[in-house]
Amino acid sequence: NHLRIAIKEFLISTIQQLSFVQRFSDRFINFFSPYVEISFSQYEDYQFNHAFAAIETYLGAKATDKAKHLRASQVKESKGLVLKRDETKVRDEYEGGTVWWEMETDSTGYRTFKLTFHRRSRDIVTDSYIKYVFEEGKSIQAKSKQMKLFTNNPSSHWGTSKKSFWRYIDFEHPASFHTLAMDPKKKEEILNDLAAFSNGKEYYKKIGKAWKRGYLLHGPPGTGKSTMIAAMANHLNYSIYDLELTAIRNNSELRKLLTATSSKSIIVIEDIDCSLDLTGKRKKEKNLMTSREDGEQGTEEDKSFVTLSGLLNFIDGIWSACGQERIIIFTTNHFEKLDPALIRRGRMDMHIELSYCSFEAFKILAKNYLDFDTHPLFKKIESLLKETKIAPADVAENLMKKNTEIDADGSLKDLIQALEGKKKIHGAQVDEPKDKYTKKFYKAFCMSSKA
Ligand SMILES: Nc1ncnc2c1ncn2[C@@H]1O[C@H](COP(=O)(O)OP(=O)(O)OP(=O)(O)O)[C@@H](O)[C@H]1O
Ligand SMILES: [Mg+2]
Repeated sequence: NHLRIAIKEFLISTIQQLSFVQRFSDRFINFFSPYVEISFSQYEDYQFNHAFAAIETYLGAKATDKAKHLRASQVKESKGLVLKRDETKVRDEYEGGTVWWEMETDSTGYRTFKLTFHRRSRDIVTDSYIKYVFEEGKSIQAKSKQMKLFTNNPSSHWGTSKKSFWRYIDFEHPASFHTLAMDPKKKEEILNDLAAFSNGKEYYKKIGKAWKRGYLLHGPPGTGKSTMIAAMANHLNYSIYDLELTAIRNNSELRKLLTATSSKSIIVIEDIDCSLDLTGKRKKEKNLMTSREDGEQGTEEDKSFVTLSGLLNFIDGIWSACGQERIIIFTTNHFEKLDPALIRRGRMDMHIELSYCSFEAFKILAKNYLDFDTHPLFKKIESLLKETKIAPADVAENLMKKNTEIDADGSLKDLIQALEGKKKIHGAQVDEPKDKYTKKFYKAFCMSSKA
């Protein structure tokens, strides 16, 4: 027995020594290895790492003519085929030095780029090569114009199986200012405002203000608020962050989400009146829903929610620290119910009212849907529109073709009938606001059919 124990101990100590030698030699080799390695992972503290995306674009686009393995894809159906190099190891040269990029995928599917280079190139790589790669990647991204639509994950999911703050799909929406039905003068004003903002880098620097702009879109359902946001994103080529306030629990989570947005983006909070009540606290029933989403009982602390002042403080202050070029848009169906603090000028730079369909707006819709500049029935429609409140969405529905053939006369007659019906029943009828969850469902449906 003693012998057996002695042998066992001897074996264990030998194994320990061997592994020590192994570890030591690894360190020894690493210490003397002339190569340096830097990793860039896809997610960093649950935030999408924009550096990763820039590197991916840069490497994907680099010298496809020399690569032997190519991957073909068509990101947008409207665009041509894109060829990318499909190699996990890429060699690159910069100012006489050579570097190697390698992509690794871990068991959960998350990827990391490893950059290896010789010690003597260290200064060149860290001082200028990496910056060069980021900038190249970003400029290629800007040219390829792939916009994204981000939605926040519920905060209770953050960190579980590497879920990040935001998930995204490619944003492809046909809306444009050209097809948006509204008063042409107002449209012009908005376009000028956007142009002044997006070219205003020097100006904002000069006056010492954060480079951001806030718009409050208000009006009844179906008047084009969401459509206008899509049109703005298309016009400026910005990505959209659709912030769902009911999925977050407090101001610090809000801050995390907002600081994780990238520049050149539009941050949207839809139906601000549904997310925050007049005192700035979240509506009770909504709060119960969120705190129980993860099966837990909401604690008292959870009930501190997102407050109006948290939201406004962020817009006012912290913003300046986290970067550049952001637009924030609030939408509401009930302008009159909003807290005056929220809508004070300076907080929201511009209030845009989208209202019921005017004749001017109708003409734009008629042009879009029927390709008509004028028609004998326009006179009658003009007078009916003056007496009836109808949302552009309802007008559009009547003008949409019902068969494969466009039947312009039939569509216009349908519209007249709808207008007369509204007039007869309610005089000037006002649509009931749609329920928020129906809206969200509709949105999710549109997104999934597009994705
Ligand atoms: N001003 C408009 N110009 C062109 N199309 C419009 C306009 N307003 C509404 N539409 C059409 O109606 C549909 C619904 O409009 P949209 O979702 O933009 O309304 P909304 O103002 O955001 O409504 P809600 O308050 O319910 O969110 C759009 O898909 C679009 O086709
Ligand atoms: Mg909307």
